[in-house]
Amino acid sequence: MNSMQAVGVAAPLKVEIREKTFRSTEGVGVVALRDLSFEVGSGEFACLLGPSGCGKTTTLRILLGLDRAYSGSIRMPAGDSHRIAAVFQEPVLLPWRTVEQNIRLTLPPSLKKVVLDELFEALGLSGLETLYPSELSLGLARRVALARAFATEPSILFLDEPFVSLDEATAERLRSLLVTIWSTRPTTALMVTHNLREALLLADRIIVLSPRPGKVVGIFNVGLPRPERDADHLDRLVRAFKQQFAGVDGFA
Ligand SMILES: Nc1ncnc2c1ncn2[C@@H]1O[C@H](COP(=O)(O)OP(=O)(O)OP(=O)(O)O)[C@@H](O)[C@H]1O
Repeated sequence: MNSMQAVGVAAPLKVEIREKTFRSTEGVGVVALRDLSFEVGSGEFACLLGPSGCGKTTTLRILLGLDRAYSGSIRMPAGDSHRIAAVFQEPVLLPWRTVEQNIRLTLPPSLKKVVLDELFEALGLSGLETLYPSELSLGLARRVALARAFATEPSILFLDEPFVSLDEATAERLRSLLVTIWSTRPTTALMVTHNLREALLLADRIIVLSPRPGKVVGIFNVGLPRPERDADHLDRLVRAFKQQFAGVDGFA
């Protein structure tokens, strides 16, 4: 039994998953999540951090309504738009549409005529609007996927490791573009990652999960304005994080 409902503008995203079990064809059960419960405040950027296989993607799939076979309840923040946007590891662009067409296709009727110049500019996509996905590097395709998500002005944005498989310099550039774009268009955001420095750079709060079955083992409040999160401060935050989670499986 599960339920999903939208609530008022300032309400947080509220997740209470009692259990999510996968069953093999032979009927063997794998409990992916048990008693997973957390909130993401309105306008907050939170990261779900946990070891490989702890159920991060499963949680996002449940939140996106792609998996309804769980017990528990989810309350979505309604926001102004009631819209949910997602950015996945794979940018998932239509190959026969240009960059701009890929972005415009997902816009709701009220935004169909919106001028996207500022968004393109902020994400370094100006001049690339007429290119096709096959002409883009993976890093550029990821920028298009980010642009598409922000263009819809969502009330909540889910991101599933959007910077994996990029070289570190490109990933750094994209993280900083995400900070810039999110700062000008703040929206409630939940990002899945297993990269601690990435979480410390981007998030207001890090929700730390145990190994499978995933449940919350603690919350880390980053508590430092994003512009101050340079390499030295990040080193300090990493130490503080490791101190808080010393002894927790997967975070030694
Ligand atoms: N369709 C499925 N059938 C059976 N087991 C599954 C299925 N999908 C996921 N699992 C199992 O559920 C657990 C959680 O998987 P999930 O992909 O959510 O983890 P994750 O934290 O996102 O991992 P990673 O960081 O490696 O991407 C894993 O043990 C995985 O093997």
